Amino acid sequence: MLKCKNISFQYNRSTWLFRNVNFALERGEIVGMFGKSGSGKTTLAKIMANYLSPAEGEVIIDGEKSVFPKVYPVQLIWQHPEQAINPKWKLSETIEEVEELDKEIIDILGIKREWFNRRPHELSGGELQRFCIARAFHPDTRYIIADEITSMFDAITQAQIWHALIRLVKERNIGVLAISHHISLLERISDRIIDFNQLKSCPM
Ligand SMILES: Nc1ncnc2c1ncn2[C@@H]1O[C@H](COP(=O)(O)OP(=O)(O)OP(=O)(O)O)[C@@H](O)[C@H]1O
Repeated sequence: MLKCKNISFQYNRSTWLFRNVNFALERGEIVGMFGKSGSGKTTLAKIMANYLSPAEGEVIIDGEKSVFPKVYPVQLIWQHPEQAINPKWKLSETIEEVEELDKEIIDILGIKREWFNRRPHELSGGELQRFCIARAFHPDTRYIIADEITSMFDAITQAQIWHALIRLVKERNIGVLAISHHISLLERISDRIIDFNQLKSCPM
């Protein structure tokens, strides 16, 4: 279980963005999260994936608080794939970062072999996002946070990407936190849905 225990955060010392957030995500479940713009969902996602440290509280991953020496078990997939990938590298180099990326992931995500020889600006947003999703599936990944990952795509691409992702996470027993403003999308993909604003004022 991925557990946020009494997490509080502030970007400046005078104001709390949120206080005492308690939240738990089981392996194998998909939890949808929505909430007011600017309320701190992305910030919480960054704390859960170890990009930011909380001012108070802790993130406990399957009972462990320790530093993970290799790949962090919580992987964050960002809203804008072009910002998450080195623009100078060919996709083959980007994907080399992931050891043992198997053929199954490439095939399920519909990644074409010829895309590997291109640089990020030579792919569409949807094609690039497939690489970012593939990259999140390291063998050590236990949880994935998907922060508005398909918001800029047409309905068909959005459905294709989520269909592939759900199949992979269920097969690999990975827990997913899907953050989105599109409640209808969350209803289609999630096992349960939570309102971030209620989380902020509702200790577990
Ligand atoms: N590095 C930063 N320094 C200062 N303030 C920041 C920083 N990053 C984000 N913020 C502010 O913190 C607040 C929460 O931002 P965050 O991106 O976590 O919200 P969100 O709920 O994900 O919003 P949205 O739904 O619009 O994506 C916003 O008011 C934002 O301007």
